[in-house]
Amino acid sequence: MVGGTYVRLVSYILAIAVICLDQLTKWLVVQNLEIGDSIPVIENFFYITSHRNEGAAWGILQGQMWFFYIVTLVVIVAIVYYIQKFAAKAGLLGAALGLMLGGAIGNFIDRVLHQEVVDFVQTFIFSYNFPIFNIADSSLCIGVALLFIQMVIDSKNEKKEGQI
Ligand SMILES: CCC[C@@H]1OC(=O)[C@@H](C)C[C@H](C)CCCCC(=O)CCC[C@@H](CC)/C=C/C=C(\COC)CC[C@@H](O)[C@@H](O)C[C@H](O)CNC1=O
Repeated sequence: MVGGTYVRLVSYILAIAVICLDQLTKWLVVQNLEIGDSIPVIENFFYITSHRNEGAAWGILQGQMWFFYIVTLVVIVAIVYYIQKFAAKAGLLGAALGLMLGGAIGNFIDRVLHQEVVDFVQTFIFSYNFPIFNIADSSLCIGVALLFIQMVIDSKNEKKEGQI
């Protein structure tokens, strides 16, 4: 029981850290850059560009805030349920859920307060202009990736146990 509580705490602390970092970086961008301003960090690869998105990834569903509120609340409830129920299982799960929770709440705050999300990380991956994103998006994607890795590890372990 103690172990589970500790892992749960790590998930929530991680989520809070992501939310603080996400909101701080967005605040700094809004305070110091006009929309469209771009600061090259690594020429032709990484820029800090002030951008707003009223949609989801790749700007889909522009302005559909109610849809985003509902989906985000479902995502948040599902993540908290999984943290409460499964985070006792150590490994990557606690970190994955914490990162996803922080990312979801980070963008949710923007949508509720401003009906748009502040984006500023602009990268050109192999000269493809990847959509401009933010810390919350990165945290969500890293969380999804860690969740996937944990699932692959679990399935391999189950196969091994099955063979013994
Ligand atoms: C990361 C999910 C997007 C994030 O979802 C959220 O908030 C969640 C909690 C709530 C949404 C309403 C529902 C999920 C929609 C799923 C989705 O969209 C498919 C995603 C696939 C994913 C593969 C894993 C691609 C990733 C892309 C990007 C992230 O690159 C690092 C580009 C981000 C830029 O387009 C940027 O303008 C987006 C803006 O910041 C608003 N962000 C959101 O809507």
